[in-house]
This record gives sequence, C-alpha cells and structure tokens, in this order.
Amino acid sequence: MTVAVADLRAGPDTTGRASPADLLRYAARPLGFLLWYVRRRALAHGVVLGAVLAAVACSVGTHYAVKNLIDSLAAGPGGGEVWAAFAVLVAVLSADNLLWRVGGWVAAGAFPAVTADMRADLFRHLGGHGPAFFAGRSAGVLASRVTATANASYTTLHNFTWHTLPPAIAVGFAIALLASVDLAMAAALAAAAVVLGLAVACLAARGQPLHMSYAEKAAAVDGELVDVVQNMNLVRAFASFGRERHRFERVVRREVAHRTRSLRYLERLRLLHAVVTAALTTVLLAWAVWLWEQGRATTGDIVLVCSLGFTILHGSRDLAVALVDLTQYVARLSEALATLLVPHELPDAPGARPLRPARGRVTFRQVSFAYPGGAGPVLRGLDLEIPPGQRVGLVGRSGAGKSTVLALLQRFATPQSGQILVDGEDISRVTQESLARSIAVVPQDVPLLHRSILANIRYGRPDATDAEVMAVAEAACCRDFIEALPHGFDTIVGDRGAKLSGGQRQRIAIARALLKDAPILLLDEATSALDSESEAEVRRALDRLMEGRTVIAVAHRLATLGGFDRIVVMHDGRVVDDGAPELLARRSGPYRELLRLQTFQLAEAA
Ligand SMILES: Nc1ncnc2c1ncn2[C@@H]1O[C@H](COP(=O)(O)OP(=O)(O)OP(=O)(O)O)[C@@H](O)[C@H]1O
Repeated sequence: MTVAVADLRAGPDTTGRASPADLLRYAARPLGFLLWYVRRRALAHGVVLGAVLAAVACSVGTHYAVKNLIDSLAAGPGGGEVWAAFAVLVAVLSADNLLWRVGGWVAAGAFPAVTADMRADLFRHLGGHGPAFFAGRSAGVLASRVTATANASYTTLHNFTWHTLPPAIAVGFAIALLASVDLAMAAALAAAAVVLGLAVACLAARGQPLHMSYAEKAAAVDGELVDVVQNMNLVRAFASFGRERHRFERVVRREVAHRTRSLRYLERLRLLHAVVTAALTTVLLAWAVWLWEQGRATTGDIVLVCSLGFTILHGSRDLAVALVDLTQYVARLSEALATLLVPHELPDAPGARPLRPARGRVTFRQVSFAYPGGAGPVLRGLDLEIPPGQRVGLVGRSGAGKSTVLALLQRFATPQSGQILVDGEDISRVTQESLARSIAVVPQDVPLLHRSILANIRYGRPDATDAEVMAVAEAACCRDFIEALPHGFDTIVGDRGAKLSGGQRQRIAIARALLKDAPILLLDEATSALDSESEAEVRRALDRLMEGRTVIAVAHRLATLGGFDRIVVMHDGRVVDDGAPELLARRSGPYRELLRLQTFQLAEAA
C-alpha cells in the first residue's frame, strides 16, 4: 500500500534511482528510457490507462446508445423502452465525461513526476563526469538538454495518452461495433484503416532525420546564447555585440530553416491523409445509403454506420496526426539523450574504499601522463615525495606540467603509468568523494555559486554553524568587507562572484577551505592576479589556512613562496631542481636561473 501511495505522489522518486549503468542502457533507446520511468510509477499510469480505455469505450458506446434510442423512437410510443434507452444514453455520456477527468487528474500528478525523476537522475549522472567532459561541451547545451529531455518526455506522454491512444482504441471499438451491422463494411474499413495507419507511420519514420537535425540546431541556439551571456563583459570590452548579434541571428536562422523543413514534412503527411480520408468517407456514405435502399438496414443502423464510420475515419486521421507529432517528440528526446547519456570517463574502481582520514603525505611514483589527443607526454616519470605538513612551491616555465600535477592529484585524469598515493593509498583505488574531502583547493579564478556569501562559505562544510562560518570569515580576513556590504553575509555574490573583487573572492575561497579543514591544500596561482594591498590580506589569510597542512602551491612569481619549506622546479614534465629555497638560491641550477630571470624582469619593469 505504501508503494501504491508513493506511486501516485508527485516530485522526484528518490527510492528507485537509476544507476549510471541503468541510464546508459537507454542512450539510444528513447522510448525504452521513457517506459522505464513510467514503470517506476506503474499504479498511477495504470489508472490513467484504465480511465482512457473505459472513457473511449463509453464514447464509442454512445453511438450504439443513440442508435438504440432512435430504433425505440421509430417503434412508436408505448412501453418503457424509449425511457430505458434514454437512461442508458445519459449514463454512458456521463461516464464518458467523468472517466476523462479521472484520467486527467491522475495524469496531472504522474506525468510531471516522471519528468522530475528524469531530471534528478540526469543531474546526478552529469555530476559524475570529470572536468574533461565539461571542458569539451557548452554549459548551455548541457543544461538545455536536461530540460529538453523532460519537455520531450512530457509531450510524448501527453500526446500518446490524449491524442494517440484514444483514436487507436476508438477505431478498434468502432470496427467491432460496426461488424454487428455489416461484416463486409467493417472488414473493408478495418483494412483501409490499417493500410492508411501503416503508410502514415512508415512515412513519419522517414522524417526522423529531419526532426533530429532540427533538435540539434535548437540545442546549438541554447549553447550560443548561454556562451555569449556568460561572457558579456568580454563582448562589451571588444565592442563586438554587433558581431555577436549577427552570429546569433545566423544560428537562429539555421534553426528556423530546419524547423520549417521538419514541420513542412509533417504537413505533407497530414495533407496526404486528409485526401485519402475524404475519398473513403464518400465511399462509406454511398455504401450506407445503398444498404438502406436495399432494405437491409434500419434508420438506426444507418445512423450507427455513419457515426461509426466517421469515428473510424476521423480516428485514423487523428491517430496519424498524433503519430506524426510523436515522431518529432521522440526525435527530440533521442537527440537530448545522445548528448547526455555518455559514460563517465573516470568511474570509481570496482570495490573502491573511502580514503582513511589522512595526514597528508603525497607521493608521485614514476608518473607519466599525456592528455588524450594532446601533443605528447606532459609528465615523464615524475617522482615526488611530500611528507605531511610540508609546504612545497611548484615552479617552472609555462607548460612545464605544474597544473597537471595538481589535476592528477585530484584524479581529474588518470596517468598512463606510475602511481599517485595519499598517505600510502593509491588514489585510483579509493572513492573520488573521499579523495575530494581530503583536498582543499584555492585557485586563481575562484568558482562561486550564484548564492549568498554565507552559503558560498558554508559550502566547505554544510553542517557548519553560523558561528563557525563567522569564525573562518574572520580568520580569512573577509569579515570586515562582508559586513560592509548592504546585506552582509546574505549578499548574493552575482554570477560566479561578479559583484566581488578578485581579492575578496580569493578570501572567500580561503574561508571556505578553512571550513573544509582538509589535510592537503592546493594553491593554484592563488595570489598572482592581486594588487599589493589585497595580496597582503590574502597572504595573511593564506598563512592561517596553511598552518598544519601539506601545501602544494603552483606559483609563477617566486616572491609569493616566502616561508615555504621546499621548492620543486619542473621542466618538460620532470623535476629538475628540488630543495629548501635558501639552499637552491645559493647553488647554481634551474631555480637560481629562474630567480635571476625574475629579478632582472622586475628591475626592468621598475
Ligand atoms: N586539457 C588539456 N588537454 C590537452 N593538453 C593540455 C590540457 N591541459 C594542459 N595541456 C597541455 O599540457 C601541457 C602542460 O600544461 P600545464 O597547464 O600543466 O602547465 P603549467 O606548467 O601549469 O603551465 P602554466 O604555468 O602556463 O599554467 C601544456 O603543453 C598544455 O598545453
């Protein structure tokens, strides 16, 4: 009973979530995908189906009840037959109306709930992808595909239940009833309806590539729009809005042309069906009158034959139109699923365990790595051993592979050979969630969600109390500037923190990392884009954050590594110099060369 009630409930179904493997089975099977979600709410959809079946039976039965009434009237007054026939007609009419409404009421909960389940599962599936997946795709296209899946599923269910199923059942019932009057006529109409239905379905299927290509072009419009909106500052800075407008209009024109081609194909099909239906209706009417002239049918029979004949012909027309529309919705669903249901690049290893609470020892053992499709190896047998609590500055020329070291440690990609260990555990054998909990990152370009400052800091530990959030904000030197904002901690930061300065964003990231309290801290150019005033504040905040943690900091400016225990110089994917900064500065080698170069550049700039 609990299951049955849950089945009728709206909102995402969190009990029977789809695993990535479940979802991927349906990447090329849009109807199977939809059916899978319908089955998860079998009771509700069963009620809708039952109501539609019964309602259509009543609709068709109405014709028979009218024939009965006419025959009773023709027999003349007397007896209670006329009123009995009248009562049957009223009962069938009322049941017809009521059953549609029962179906509508249950469907109003069930269909949106299916789309909620789908969106929840697709969102979860998206979350399992690594950075490489998102780097290669537009955020706008991905977001719009999730919405498109839900919309296409809803319209498919709606169309099937209210526009495809009823005429299909009506045609079946009507042919069965007609057979009680004239078997030959019923057989001929059945044959015509089947041939017509099949012809339209075949032609409709042939239009699938047209609908698919329209769906792709529609997705491209969404992607283009989001890309430009996200980069509006860049567009303005280069005074290129006019150029972007032309580009957008071109993409929209292309989408409109494909949409028109797809719609016109459907219109041609409808026209073909209308012409054939008109011809069949003429034949049917002539046949009915001929039967009456022969005295082989009563007046009521003629009325029944005519109304059932119309039901069959109009039903087959409605069915054809609905089927044609359905192919378009299924094409949209298919296109969206093909974009979204891509296997995860880096799933957890089978039987992966959570990383034990770590102290922060980091080991790279003979790690070699090349990006897929990249120019060649980026890391070549890299060896690096960092004991817990050590502060290491990673330096070297641009392209040496520094950021790649940080990316591999977070398991954004897997090395082709070698091992990366945290506290002695191979990170490819532990769950990615537990690894992420052990590492805090402060990057140069701080990602912030379009939420309040409080929510953004609390992201580091969702169960932190307000007092704990205030404490880390204080330690990260951001309390003063936050409290000076009009809404203080409740200020919404704007898209990706657009309402804050670079230094303010950086300090919020530091507060967030303090709250996370992970043993390993990665700093990726955390102070490179700041002026000296905000850099001093960020430095103070960073010093507090670094206390007692293993730190790996990628830095271009060697001056930002003051107070570090160790410097590792990378060149061409290898470690070429390694030691305490004072030691490296004293002896000739790659570090001293870098130091000399930067001192020279600074002097020149001065
Ligand atoms: N996602 C990627 N796909 C393909 N190649 C990449 C990718 N990311 C980086 N690379 C390449 O790998 C090499 C090393 O890049 P990496 O970003 O690790 O260097 P880096 O030392 O951090 O450089 P910088 O100091 O300029 O940030 C570069 O040649 C770069 O072009």
